[in-house]
Amino acid sequence: MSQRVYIFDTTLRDGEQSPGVSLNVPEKVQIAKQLARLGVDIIEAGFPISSPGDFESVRAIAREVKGVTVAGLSRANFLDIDRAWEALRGAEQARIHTFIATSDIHLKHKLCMTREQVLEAAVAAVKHAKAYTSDVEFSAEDASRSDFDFLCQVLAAAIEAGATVVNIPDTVGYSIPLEWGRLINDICHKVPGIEKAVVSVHCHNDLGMAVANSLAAVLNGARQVEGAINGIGERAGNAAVEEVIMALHTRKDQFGVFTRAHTEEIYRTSRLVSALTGMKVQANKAIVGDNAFAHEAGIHQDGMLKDRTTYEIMNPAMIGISKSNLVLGKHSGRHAFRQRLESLGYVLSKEELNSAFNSFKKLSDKKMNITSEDIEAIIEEEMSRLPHAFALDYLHISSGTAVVPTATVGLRRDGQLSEEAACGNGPVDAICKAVDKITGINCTMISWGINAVTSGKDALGDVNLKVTTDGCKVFTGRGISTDILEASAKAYINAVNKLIWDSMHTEREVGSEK
Ligand SMILES: CC(=O)SCCNC(=O)CCNC(=O)[C@H](O)C(C)(C)COP(=O)(O)OP(=O)(O)OC[C@H]1O[C@@H](n2cnc3c(N)ncnc32)[C@H](O)[C@@H]1OP(=O)(O)O
Ligand SMILES: CC(C)C(=O)C(=O)O
Repeated sequence: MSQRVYIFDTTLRDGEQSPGVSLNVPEKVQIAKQLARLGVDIIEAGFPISSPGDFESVRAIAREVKGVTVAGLSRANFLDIDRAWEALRGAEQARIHTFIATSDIHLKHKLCMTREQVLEAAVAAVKHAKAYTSDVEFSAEDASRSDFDFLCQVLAAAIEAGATVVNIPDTVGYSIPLEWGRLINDICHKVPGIEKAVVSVHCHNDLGMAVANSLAAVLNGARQVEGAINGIGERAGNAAVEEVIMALHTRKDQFGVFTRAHTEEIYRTSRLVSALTGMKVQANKAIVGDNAFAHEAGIHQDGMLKDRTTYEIMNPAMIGISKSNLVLGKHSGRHAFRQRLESLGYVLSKEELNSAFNSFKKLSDKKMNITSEDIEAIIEEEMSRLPHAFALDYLHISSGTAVVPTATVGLRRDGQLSEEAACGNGPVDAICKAVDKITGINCTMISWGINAVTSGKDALGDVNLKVTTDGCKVFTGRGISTDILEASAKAYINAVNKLIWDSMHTEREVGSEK
């Protein structure tokens, strides 16, 4: 038996049957092109007789999308099949997919047909389709609730009539994996002529088992799996194509089969389908959900930082997701917190880390998502508590059109007040020079900018600046005040405190290496 599993994507047909979803022709073509990039084998582009729009979509995809089989659905009647072929004829490889239900429930209540009539219609439909293309798929709708012997009889007759793929749908998502696997196994062994056709499954998700059933089918001989991206489709949807692909790929030790899918295109495809259908992907959805590669628990984050494989069975890059995401929140621990600090340029001692971590935990009880800005605010608060930090006590400025700008500054450090005065090119320059005299550190200001935090006459000025002493290490400072000179002084002192703090830590690190 071949080890290749064909992926039949029905996002544009069964997927579009999701209540509330309607895709236009360009949108369908866009998705089909992306599905081709993903490397699915068959794109079911639509149900051509169902509407002029669906007909046009199938026709456009058949003409424009290459390197993939394009399928169109038809009921088991000639009109549907003729219309399907009309839409499909421009395709590089075209498949007519014809179906009729085989369960007594459907025969009695929906089709109002006898078993003999269904058998006859199935054979006639396959033969009619076969006159157009060698690639004909026959589906026995509601197979899971059909009488087994009758199901086998119809499948055998369809193969005899020329069907190259026989699809076994669990139309209403009724089956469970063990039972479904057995059914597929029985079909593979008992249907006369089955070796001439590819056995396919099409599972719905009413009991949340569409993917599990599809995989059980593969273990039992199915070599085509039908599904939709993000698992969209009728009611609770279809088997999620991305989950099937990744399960077969990740557990090839168990399945021993392969697909030709380019897994790195999965995420992009999922996003596109979600955006164009308007169907959001739930955060905890396997493979493509926002949380599929996100970790918030401290123990997990610690494991991830030590080795990704502790808590990830797939590499996100394999799915087209750039990297795993360590989310800082109330369940996070010190390892992840320290890593975020380091990525922001802060190296803390054990005591400082503990103190900052406590502040972080308090904040995370109140705030769901802790951003890098929150972390910086925590660290700045920590630094302001440092014994050697400078704090502005007072500021006096003399400035105008006819005077040399002069600043007198008072800074407190460990409770001690130091005062200095200096002249400068402007009032901000004078403030910086006065501060430098007190700290004994000569900084060069690289940039200075101001934003209004609020509007009106009493707007708060938010000054952001950058300083350096050696041209290599740059320290940012921020100060807020209604007086922009006071905001500038606070920002400058903030940057200088960071510089001092950094040099203390560098010394300590060098010391600890000795
Ligand atoms: C399990 C699945 O997902 S199957 C695909 C389901 N998808 C869709 O139905 C979406 C597109 N459908 C449509 O646009 C419309 O239903 C159409 C255009 C196909 C048909 O519309 P209408 O002609 O108005 O018929 P309507 O949908 O109301 O009823 C379906 C008819 O098809 C018959 N029918 C259903 N399945 C089949 C079949 N596989 N083969 C032959 N006839 C069938 C029904 O018995 C019914 O026949 P009746 O009119 O003699 O009672
Ligand atoms: C047409 C068939 C394959 C179908 O969609 C189903 O049975 O769910």
